[in-house]
Amino acid sequence: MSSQPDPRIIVALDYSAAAPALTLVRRLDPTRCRLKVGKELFTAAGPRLVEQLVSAGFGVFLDLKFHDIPNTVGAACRAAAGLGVWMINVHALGGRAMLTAAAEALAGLPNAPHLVAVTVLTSMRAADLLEVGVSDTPEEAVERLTRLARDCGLAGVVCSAREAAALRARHGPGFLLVTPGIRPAGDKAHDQVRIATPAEAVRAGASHLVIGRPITQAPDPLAALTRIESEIEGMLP
Ligand SMILES: O=C(O)c1cc(=O)[nH]c(=O)n1[C@@H]1O[C@H](COP(=O)(O)O)[C@@H](O)[C@H]1O
Repeated sequence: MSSQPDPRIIVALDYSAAAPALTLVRRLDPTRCRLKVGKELFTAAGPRLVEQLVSAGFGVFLDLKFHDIPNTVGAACRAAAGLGVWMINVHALGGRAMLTAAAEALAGLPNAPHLVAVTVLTSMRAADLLEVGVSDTPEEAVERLTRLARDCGLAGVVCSAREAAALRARHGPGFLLVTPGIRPAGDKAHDQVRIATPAEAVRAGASHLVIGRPITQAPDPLAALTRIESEIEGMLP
């Protein structure tokens, strides 16, 4: 296991069809990055594309953010595991019974994917939480949901890099902290709110960096990936 490369960068393939996603993937190397397939590409291209990426040797994060009744989420997690992916996610706000059902659905499966819980979306600020009835700050909500997810046996959480340092200190080295909302200095934030640079995220203890538009919408995606790699080179254990 330890001799396997563990790329920390996860490229979010947020494309509307398989063809443009595969055009980028053909230029990527599984030892360099993992790939994330989310709701848009999965809905457009389906499970066969996911299997194709897995067969090409990539670690695939299937980001479908399940959030439903426990029985439905458990079954969906099992179906996702059947695609051979490296990581899947559910919403921590689904609560204890749902998180436990997700973890139990994967327990004992050979090569089960890592199961992580989305805490507070990186596109949300305190005012957005308040509007949906959460009076905690994003930091407090992330911490509380992380404790719940960990208690239910999940391998880690999706959070912003801004919460990562506190979570790393509290939850120790093996816990997965997957951080989207990554923006190299000077890049557009788009719809992301709680953002950080690649170096800030690694310094804060993120285990994996999810990066989409700064790579996929760059004039030269490979050059953008290389710049990000150089920014964090030497910072990783
Ligand atoms: O679960 C995720 O991956 C996720 C959680 C979150 O809180 N924020 C977030 O941006 N994401 C995903 O991470 C990716 C970020 O993309 P960019 O903003 O283009 O870098 C998107 O595919 C989002 O769906």
